[in-house]
Amino acid sequence: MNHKKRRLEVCLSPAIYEKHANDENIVVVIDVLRATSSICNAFANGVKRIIPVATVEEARQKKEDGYTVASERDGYVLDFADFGNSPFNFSADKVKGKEIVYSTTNGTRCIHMASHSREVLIGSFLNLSALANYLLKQDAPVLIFCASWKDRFSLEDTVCAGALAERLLASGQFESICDAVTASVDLWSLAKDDLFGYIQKAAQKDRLASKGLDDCIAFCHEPDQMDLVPYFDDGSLLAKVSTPCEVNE
Ligand SMILES: O=C(O)[C@H](CS(=O)(=O)O)OP(=O)(O)O
Repeated sequence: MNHKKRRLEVCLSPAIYEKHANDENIVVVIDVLRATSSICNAFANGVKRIIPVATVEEARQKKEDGYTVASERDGYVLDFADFGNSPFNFSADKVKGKEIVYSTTNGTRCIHMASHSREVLIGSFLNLSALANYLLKQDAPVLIFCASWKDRFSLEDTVCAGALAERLLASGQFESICDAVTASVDLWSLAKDDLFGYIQKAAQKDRLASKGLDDCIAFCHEPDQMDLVPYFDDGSLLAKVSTPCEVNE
C-alpha cells in the first residue's frame, strides 16, 4: 500500500499558475462568481455538454456554426450570445439535453490553461461535498486553481478553495506544500459561520451589484446543492455523479 501523502496546493491567481502547473495534478478550477457555479447549475439542470472556449472570437464563430452560446465579458452579455453568465440563465428550459458553447471573462480561460493536467474538474460551493468525495477516491496530487478576477486575488474563490482544502487535509491523505493552502483554510475559518455575510466584503460582489447582476450571490454560496462533478475532457465539459459510496460517469 502507498502511504506517501498526496501534494495539495492552492493557486491564488492565473498570473502565477505556471508556478504550480504539473501534468500529474488533478486541477480543480474554482470561479464562484460566476462561471463554475453556472457550469454546476447547468449540469444539475440537465445540460448534455458544455464547450468552454477561451476567446470571444471562438464563441462568435461557434454561434455562426449554429451552436447555442452563453457568453459575457465584464459581466455583460455579448451581442451575438443567446444568454450570459448568471447561473439562473442555465435553467432546464434553456439547457436540458443541449450542447452549449460557453465563454466568460475568467473561468473558461482557466479551464483551458489547466488542460495539460491529469484531470480538470469544476469546483464551486454548489458541489463541494461531491468534489471532496471524488478527490478522496483518487491517487494524485491536487491543485485548487482560483480563477480570481483578471489575475487579481479574489476572496470568494479563495474561501471556497479553503473549504475544499480543509476537507482534503482532514482525511490525512494530503500534505500542504504551499502557504496559499494555509491562507485559504484560515480565510474559510473566518467565513464559514456566516458565509453570505462574510462574502459581502468581496469586490466581485460590488462589481456585480453595480451592474445589477448580484441576484445570484446567495445561490452561489449555498453549499452542496448537487452531487455532480463536472470535468473537462477532449474540449468539452461533462459531469459525473459523486456520492460518498460511488462515482458514476
Ligand atoms: O460574469 C462574471 O461573473 C465574470 C465577469 S467579471 O469577472 O466581472 O468581468 O466572469 P467569470 O469568468 O465568471 O469570473
